[in-house]
Amino acid sequence: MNKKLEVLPDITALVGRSLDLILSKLPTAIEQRGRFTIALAGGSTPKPLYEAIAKQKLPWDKIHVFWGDERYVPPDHPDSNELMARQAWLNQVNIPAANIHSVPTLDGYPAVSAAKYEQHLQEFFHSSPQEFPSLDVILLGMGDDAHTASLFPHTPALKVQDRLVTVGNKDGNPRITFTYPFINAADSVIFLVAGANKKPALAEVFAPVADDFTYPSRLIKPQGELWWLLDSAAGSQLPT
Ligand SMILES: O=C1O[C@H](COP(=O)(O)O)[C@@H](O)[C@H](O)[C@H]1O
Repeated sequence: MNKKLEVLPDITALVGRSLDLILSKLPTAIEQRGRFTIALAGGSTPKPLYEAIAKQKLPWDKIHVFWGDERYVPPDHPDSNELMARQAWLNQVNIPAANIHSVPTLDGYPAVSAAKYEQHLQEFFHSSPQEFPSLDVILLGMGDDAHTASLFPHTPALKVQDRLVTVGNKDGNPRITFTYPFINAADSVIFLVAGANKKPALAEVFAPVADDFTYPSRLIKPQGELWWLLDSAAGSQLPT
């Protein structure tokens, strides 16, 4: 793992840096594999990044978009991570519908939806059931409880190591989430974290010793690059 921490002055600088990083990874992925695969985060922090990506001139037909986690609500629900990304980015550009890989949320059974998304990912990557394919980039946020994707502290999803996708649990509400071993198979994982309320959790996530099941973001140790991009409100106390 190649871990890098950058503390940017503010959210505008954080968005600019994350945009540059993502754009820098596109040409090689497209040259080598004919496509660029990215999984999106939900929450509030990445929205201005998605708006910035929408303003770029990119080979949209070669870009495939997934979600690292999704709330178990219909895609037009105000809480939907997909709705936010569509409004901020995907509806503004000429990306083929087939390149938008939505998380199923209408099956009535979260475990069924998680299994369907897993199967979709395996078919897309031509991977076998025990294999963890690599996305080019996985974007992650972090909550003030140190959760990432929908891997919440002390929940069963944190123990799942033999699947790509599982069911997360946010205060009793199901969510669909990538598992941490699947996230760790990515070529690049980019955390975007902003706001002073994230400081205590970040201190534990960066501590030499702490409990991974209390601070789930500690489980993210990708085989490729790990980028922590923080604004100064979140990261000013961390050594860079
Ligand atoms: O619940 C969620 O929150 C985290 C962090 O969100 P933020 O609003 O603090 O940026 C996010 O990464 C995750 O995808 C989302 O479902």
